[in-house]
Amino acid sequence: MELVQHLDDKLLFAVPKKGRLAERCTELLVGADVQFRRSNRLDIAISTNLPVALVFLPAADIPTFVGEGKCSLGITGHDQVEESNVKVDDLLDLGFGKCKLQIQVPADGPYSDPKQLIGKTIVTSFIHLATTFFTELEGKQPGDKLDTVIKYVGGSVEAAVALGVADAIVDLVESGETMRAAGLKPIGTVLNTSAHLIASKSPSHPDVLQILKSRIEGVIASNRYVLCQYNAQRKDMPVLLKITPGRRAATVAPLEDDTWAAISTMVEKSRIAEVMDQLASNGAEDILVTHLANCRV
Ligand SMILES: Nc1ncnc2c1ncn2[C@@H]1O[C@H](COP(=O)(O)OP(=O)(O)OP(=O)(O)O)[C@@H](O)[C@H]1O
Ligand SMILES: O=P(O)(O)OC[C@H]1O[C@H](OP(=O)(O)OP(=O)(O)O)[C@H](O)[C@@H]1O
Repeated sequence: MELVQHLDDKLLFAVPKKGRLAERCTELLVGADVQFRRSNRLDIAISTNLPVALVFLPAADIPTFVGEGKCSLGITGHDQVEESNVKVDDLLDLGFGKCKLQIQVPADGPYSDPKQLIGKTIVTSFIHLATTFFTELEGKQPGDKLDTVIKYVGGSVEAAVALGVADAIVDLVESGETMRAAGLKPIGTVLNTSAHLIASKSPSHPDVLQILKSRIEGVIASNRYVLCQYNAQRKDMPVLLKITPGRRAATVAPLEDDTWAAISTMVEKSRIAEVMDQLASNGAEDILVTHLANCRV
């Protein structure tokens, strides 16, 4: 097939084809200037500016494709990587798709501790992680027969308790809305997860992989930091530079009035309001904050 022949000289990069991570992945690829056009119904898109082919796959299958070396790079949930139990290089935590894999029981039921579920029936899409969790809880060795029954369902896991199929479920929780709507509450956390960039242990194009990794790292860092600039009297600088030390060091430039200086520094976006308050109350003036489109740090 012509398409497959064209893939030999390209790095295959697996990204979620739908679901919670798909849109953020597309934004990340755009930010990293991986240009591509995805034809309707086709799950492979050839990049028009890099030797890369994007392969759109279910998030749950991506660790297997990367682990077996069929794709050199992939983006999926850390939960999927752990569930697949494959050997891949974990390159970057991408900081989105954050949620928890939790043990959930009826909110008005008798259970308040995961230990009370030993010997009961658990329904989940995460068979491996749930089995590992209950193996430890039962004080058994990997591979031992468990007293707890762990059953697989592929989706709508929350319904299992209401349908009388399960005493508890192990499923993902972000806002908790789905859990509460199903009349459930959490009594334990199996795993904290977010989207990760993963790589095959034997990637086909290591040079292209490095380019993509550092571009994606740049996009992630530019989402995490802002550039904060302000003017200050030199006498106030010792205190102000403690508030904004920068990632390596702040840039300090002289002004015409040599009792003043212009300071420029990177600050974590999540802290910027608090940092601005502190700067203003310690003598900084003309404080400007600029969002970063991209960076290499
Ligand atoms: N509520 C959530 N909040 C944040 N991240 C989530 C949430 N649910 C799932 N994820 C992350 O997204 C990954 C893919 O889950 P998702 O349910 O979107 O996949 P899917 O089953 O392929 O899609 P769909 O649900 O459309 O069939 C999960 O493994 C997890 O890492
Ligand atoms: O805590 P919340 O913010 O409510 O999110 C949790 C829900 O999100 C995921 O499902 P999703 O909606 O992606 O659909 P799914 O049932 O197909 O997995 C997950 O499986 C939960 O059901």
